[in-house]
Amino acid sequence: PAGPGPDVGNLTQFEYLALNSPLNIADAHARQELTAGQARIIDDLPNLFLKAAELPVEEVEREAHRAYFGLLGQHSYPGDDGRVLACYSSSVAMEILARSLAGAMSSVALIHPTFDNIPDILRGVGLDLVPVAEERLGEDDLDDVLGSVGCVFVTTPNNPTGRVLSEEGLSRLAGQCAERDLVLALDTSFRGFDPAGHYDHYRVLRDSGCRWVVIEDTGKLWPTLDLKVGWLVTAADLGLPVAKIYSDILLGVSPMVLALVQRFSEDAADGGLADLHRFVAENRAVVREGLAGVPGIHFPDPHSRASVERVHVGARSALEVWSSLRDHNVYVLPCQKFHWANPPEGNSTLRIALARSAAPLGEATRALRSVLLAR
Ligand SMILES: N=C(N)NC[C@@H](O)CC(=O)C(=O)O
Repeated sequence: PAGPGPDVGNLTQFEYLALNSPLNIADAHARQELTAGQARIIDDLPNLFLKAAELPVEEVEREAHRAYFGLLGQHSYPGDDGRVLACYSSSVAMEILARSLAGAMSSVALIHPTFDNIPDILRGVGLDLVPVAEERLGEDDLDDVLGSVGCVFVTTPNNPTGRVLSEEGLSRLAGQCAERDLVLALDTSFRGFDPAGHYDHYRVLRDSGCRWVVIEDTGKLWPTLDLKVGWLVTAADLGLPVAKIYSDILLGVSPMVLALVQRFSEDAADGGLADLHRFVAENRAVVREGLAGVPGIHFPDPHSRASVERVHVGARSALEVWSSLRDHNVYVLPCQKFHWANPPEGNSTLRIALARSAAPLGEATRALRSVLLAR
């Protein structure tokens, strides 16, 4: 095909096209094989189901978020007073947050670039968006931006760049939001992959005095066939109808899924997370070494620890590379639509998923190398 048809309107639609290929390195969902420890949990699912069925839901829920937030260093999260709402996915949490914001403000400052379902969900409830380059957040005074919005929304670690908002950066940004009574919202879906994101964000947010919301996502870490939880966590004084809108959308998620998240979190705390970090680092090396020496390409995010890797393809068109790869039944993600305020910025980059088993990732990387050398 000359290129993707008009029906590819967003990144997720590119990911739909990849879903049935064994060489799908497009979406950031975890599709690698289970580790031995994880396989033992899956073997134990019948008991997990029975335990989840007999315990009070609030107990299953508390055990799950204690294990997950504890694993990732978030010891000051508000686990004891009902401010941790479990959703079917982080995007459901995002939609609930967006509806809550739309009733209280008309515009949001949003990190740029980032995954396009975030601006799409925010625009979908009628909010106007002001892009803020990721490197400015936590660094600049942002006076040119903060005066015209009611909320600042940050994906950290960011997608697709892997950039992490540091503890000092978060503290500075939260202080700026507190001064102006702005809501600070964080999407921390990639947090699990980067120890730089394991400082206690909730202590920093609490101490800043700002109004805050955090969306946590268990979905990208482990190959659980998208059995996952998106947690929507809010400040005590947020002043938005998040709980009410949550109740419009759902009563709660399956205790079975919560019990699974608890067990995978415990396995991760018992060495599994360190193994996962090594696994992703090895896969990142496979991609970088596999493309070494190809003229004109480079890797824009040398410090990223996220389970994705951006490749800049030089003067080539990422969309044309995507189309050539599709002829090999290999699917990557062209980056234009991450640049939601200026898509041409992403014309020459594509994103590769690293949460894949070695064989398909190696085969897809070799196909990418041959396509790049032919252009
Ligand atoms: N609700 C949506 N659109 N889900 C897709 C999202 O999970 C994929 C993603 O975040 C990534 O590939 O980086």
